[in-house]
Amino acid sequence: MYLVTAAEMGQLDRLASSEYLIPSIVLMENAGLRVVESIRRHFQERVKNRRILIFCGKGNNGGDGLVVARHLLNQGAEVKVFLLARPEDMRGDARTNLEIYQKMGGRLYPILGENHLQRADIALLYADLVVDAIFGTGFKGAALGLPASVITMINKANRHTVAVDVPSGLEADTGRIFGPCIQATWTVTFALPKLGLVVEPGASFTGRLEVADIGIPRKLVEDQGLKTHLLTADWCRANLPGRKTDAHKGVYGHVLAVGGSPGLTGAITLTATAALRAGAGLVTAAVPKSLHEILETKTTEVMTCPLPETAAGTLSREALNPILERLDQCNVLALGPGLSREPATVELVKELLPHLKVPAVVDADALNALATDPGILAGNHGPLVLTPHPGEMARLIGTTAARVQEERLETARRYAREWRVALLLKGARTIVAWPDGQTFINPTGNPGMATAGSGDVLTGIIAGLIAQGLEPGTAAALGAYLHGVAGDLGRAALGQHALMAGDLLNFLPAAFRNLEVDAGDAAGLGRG
Ligand SMILES: NC(=O)C1=CN([C@@H]2O[C@H](COP(=O)(O)OP(=O)(O)OC[C@H]3O[C@@H](n4cnc5c(N)ncnc54)[C@H](O)[C@@H]3O)[C@@H](O)[C@H]2O)[C@@H](O)CC1
Ligand SMILES: [K+]
Repeated sequence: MYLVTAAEMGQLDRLASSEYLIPSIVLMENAGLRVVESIRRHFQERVKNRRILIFCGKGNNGGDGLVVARHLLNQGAEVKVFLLARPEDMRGDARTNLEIYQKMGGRLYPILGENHLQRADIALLYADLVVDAIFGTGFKGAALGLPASVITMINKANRHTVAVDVPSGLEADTGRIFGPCIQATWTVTFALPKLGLVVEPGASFTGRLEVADIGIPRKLVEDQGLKTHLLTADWCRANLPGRKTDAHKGVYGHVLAVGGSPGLTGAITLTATAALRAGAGLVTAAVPKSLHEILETKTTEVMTCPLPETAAGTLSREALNPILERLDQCNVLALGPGLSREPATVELVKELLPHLKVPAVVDADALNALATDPGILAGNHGPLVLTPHPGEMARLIGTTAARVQEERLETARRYAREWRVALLLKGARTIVAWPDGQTFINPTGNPGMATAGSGDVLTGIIAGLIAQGLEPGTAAALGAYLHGVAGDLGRAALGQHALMAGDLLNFLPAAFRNLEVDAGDAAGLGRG
């Protein structure tokens, strides 16, 4: 599903009117009606006599609020509109909708000074629902003064609150919040979700997100060349690698997982096992030779391979040729989990990356090795997925993790384009950017997954998906989604405190199961 900025949405609204001749007041009417329908669902269709307070700003978001007010009034709700503007300052469609509401005898209370707040504050005590139509996509910066007081007062009242299009106080483009912001129970956003609603911190203020069709022509949307997407179950289902009835393990690829060092054998074990769970036909874990025996006892289905090591027991430069030879029988490399930052091992990574003929997932200490000489990617290289967390991303581009977090989308997008890689930036709402500029935001996952080894599992899932023939960028996006679903199922069963990376492996089957079209059923088995 496409995600849009405020400017992109504004453009769609304008073109719907200018090119497709849909009057803007019709779009506003549709928007208001969709919110009314959502409110009716909230009250199990019984809105009569419900006390509903509608806070309207002076822009078009306020206009939507006035459409909501009119219809709810017609349906017998006890409606009060609090207007954060003088009626004569309203313009265009919002002004028209204000006048209609006034002609219908609707109750209207302008809030023009702090002395007008008390009436609203008392009404809030008895409200069944608050409708937030103060600011929409036209909002920038921080709410100050009277709007700030109103937003704070509404949040303090702690009533069920539906935000119209965007919670007021939130920047639709970035999800950033610089002042008070409505804490919505749910948000009804119009046409397409705005970026700021799905990335943090905005997502936490948005509550449950409903996307409402207001009649923007689908062709108009398709013609815009939008490049940012929200990952959905439908997209993931469509991209899940297929499995044939007559398949054998050779069909589903062979992952070589390279990593491990003393004290870090768990990382590579998690990666290798996750690759199998993700459906790879064969997985070989290649580790420093003194760890080989330990790995043999830790794993069952995973094959193992001992490699030359340094005095510190990490992979040495002599491992280069054995790795390349092994890769002749494999179709993807997972590189980095538990690798260590031993200088000779760093050199190994730097020599290996330009020599690869198969796709690779580059993670953890392999990313740190890359950060010592980012120019390695300047020449020709095979398809790569890089999976940094914000700290690793910062090292790759020579900045701080805080700066990366401030501009997550742009950072990921720029790096992917510049170095021609699929870049997966971890963190709440993982971002996957493709070299062609297409960018995906993952809505699954939870803070319980911030635990040792969680990233190693993700690397394995992505490698396992590439092994089955997916494009690296597609595998990264699908992998992020599945990893998050496994985490969400794990949290539901175990709670987010106790969740460990090993648990993710156990919930991956259910995560995949959610996406699978039942093969038996599709073949018509068991049907009369
Ligand atoms: N054709 C359209 O354009 C449609 C627009 N719709 C609604 O219109 C909204 C966008 O309307 P507008 O562009 O009029 O803008 P908004 O209604 O979002 O409000 C912006 C108003 O707040 C002011 N403002 C911005 N930042 C502020 C700040 N930090 N502190 C105080 N005031 C600030 C602006 O000057 C402007 O007056 C959408 O979110 C949606 O709800 C819908 O009715 C659908 C159709
Ligand atoms: K709003």
